[in-house]
Amino acid sequence: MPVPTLPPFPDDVPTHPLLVVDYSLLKVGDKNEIDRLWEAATGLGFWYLKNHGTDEEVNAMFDLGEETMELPLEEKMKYEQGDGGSSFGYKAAGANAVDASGLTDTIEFLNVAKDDALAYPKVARRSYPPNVNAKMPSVITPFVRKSVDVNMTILGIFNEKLGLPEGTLAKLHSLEEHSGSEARVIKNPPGYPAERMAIGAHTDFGSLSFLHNRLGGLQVLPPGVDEWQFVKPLPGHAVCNIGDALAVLSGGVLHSNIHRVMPPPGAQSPLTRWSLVFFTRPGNSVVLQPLADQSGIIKDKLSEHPDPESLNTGVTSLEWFTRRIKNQRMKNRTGPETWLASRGTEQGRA
Ligand SMILES: O=C(O)CCC(=O)C(=O)O
Ligand SMILES: [Fe+2]
Repeated sequence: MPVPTLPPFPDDVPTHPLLVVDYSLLKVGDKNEIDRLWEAATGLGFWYLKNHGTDEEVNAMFDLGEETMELPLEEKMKYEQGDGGSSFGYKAAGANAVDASGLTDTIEFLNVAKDDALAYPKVARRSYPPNVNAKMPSVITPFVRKSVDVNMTILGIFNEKLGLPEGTLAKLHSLEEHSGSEARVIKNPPGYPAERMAIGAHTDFGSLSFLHNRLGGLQVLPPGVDEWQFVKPLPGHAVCNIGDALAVLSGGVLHSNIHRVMPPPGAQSPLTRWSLVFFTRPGNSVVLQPLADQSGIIKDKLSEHPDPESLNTGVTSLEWFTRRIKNQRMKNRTGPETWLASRGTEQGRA
């Protein structure tokens, strides 16, 4: 489907520039490009990725997202993620809190487990609406495979830069083990005030996020900065970022930065905002703690950490996600303490 021309992203709002990393150069081992990726990943933890080769798969996923969100709410609710802390399935608008006061989110989304996408036609984790199942082999699985390739390539580079034994991060993100890895398509309808959060401030739960959006709305709060800044969408560029799991495993060498989603700014505000993410997360059994005994770089970083014990989470990847997801749910909310119980590595900044 041809992409219609969108109203421009405004030039009078605070924005944060990201480094642009060329995936085609990473693939051939270009040293400068690898260094640029490393600079971004150990700095803000966000970067643009160009030449990732997934445009077709991304467009097909957006079409499937539209088709799915047009289903009656009653039908979508049959596939709801539930209140137990599982991520897979549908989430209705307003089901999550966006802050400690219990203000609700404005987005609906569908999460498809990478385990289901790769096992299809077998059901690995749960079932999805019939139109989603029908497009699993032609749309979802190809998107998941390409996204996995991109993220595993990046993890391989981090493995080397962190001085870890070969294949360490690949093993912790093995496709063989069930994990929280998933594809998410998100719809944020227009009509809310510009200051109403669509998604509350958070760090991503997993290791790497591969994000595609067309309209503005994503904002970051960089370290040492007090003002939220937009990440301007660039055509053909994905936005990649580090999540908590990788920040913890790397002893803080890699940075998981807080971000949130607001309504699209300026002339883009009357439009529905769609975004699409593939989240790579460690295998369910992986214990989230720094890999200090396998890397001098991680060990050295930990020795500078003001509170290294805080990175020994004492929980598995599955337990980390379950806690974070469950405590965002409005149905589980008892008060501000529930929001606090949903927090990751934000360190009180959100
Ligand atoms: O929609 C976006 O641009 C970002 C979404 C996001 O941060 C998330 O789903 O974790
Ligand atoms: Fe996020």
